[in-house]
Amino acid sequence: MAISSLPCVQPIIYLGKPDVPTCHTGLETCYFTSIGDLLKEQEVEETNLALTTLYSLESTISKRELELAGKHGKPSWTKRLLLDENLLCAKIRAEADELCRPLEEKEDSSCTASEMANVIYHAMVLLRRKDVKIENVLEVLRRRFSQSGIEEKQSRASTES
Ligand SMILES: N=c1c2ncn([C@@H]3O[C@H](COP(=O)(O)OP(=O)(O)OP(=O)(O)O)[C@@H](O)[C@H]3O)c2ncn1[C@@H]1O[C@H](COP(=O)(O)O)[C@@H](O)[C@H]1O
Repeated sequence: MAISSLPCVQPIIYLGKPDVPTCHTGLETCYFTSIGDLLKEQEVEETNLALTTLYSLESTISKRELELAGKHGKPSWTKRLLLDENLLCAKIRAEADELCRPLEEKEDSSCTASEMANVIYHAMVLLRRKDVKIENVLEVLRRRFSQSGIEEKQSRASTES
């Protein structure tokens, strides 16, 4: 059974165990942390890592755009994409297709993470070209948390007719 699906008894991990009862709570010690708290901390760390990754990539892409103004810079794929919107759109479509292919052709998923990384990176270059921040995208996703896609589509259909 996964730890998160255990009933409400919270396991305790002792950070240090005293020789005698010491605590005002009546417990042996209150110097502990619950597994629940540890799992929450891990989730927060993973969220922070995901956001840092996206913001860091966004910052690199912006830096490459600034470098375009300079005459001699290092060769850069990002700069090529920023300068050529046909190439950029073609790459986004091609990468999305490559992401779908293993599913359609029942291949293994060993490349799926890397294909998704290609889609995200190329789409983020498009965001830069359109002057849209990744935070705007995340905000849209957060707003959608409270509504099912089916409900949203139905509400659009009724306002469109
Ligand atoms: N995340 C990426 C990233 N993902 C993919 N790519 C490049 O995108 C290009 C196209 O990827 P493909 O896998 O489709 O390569 P391909 O050879 O065209 O593949 P096929 O057409 O043969 O399938 C390749 O040159 C990849 O290296 C990326 N290029 C850059 N970044 C990030 O952008 C930063 C700056 O990169 P530069 O602008 O190149 O300095 C890097 O440090 C990375 O953080």
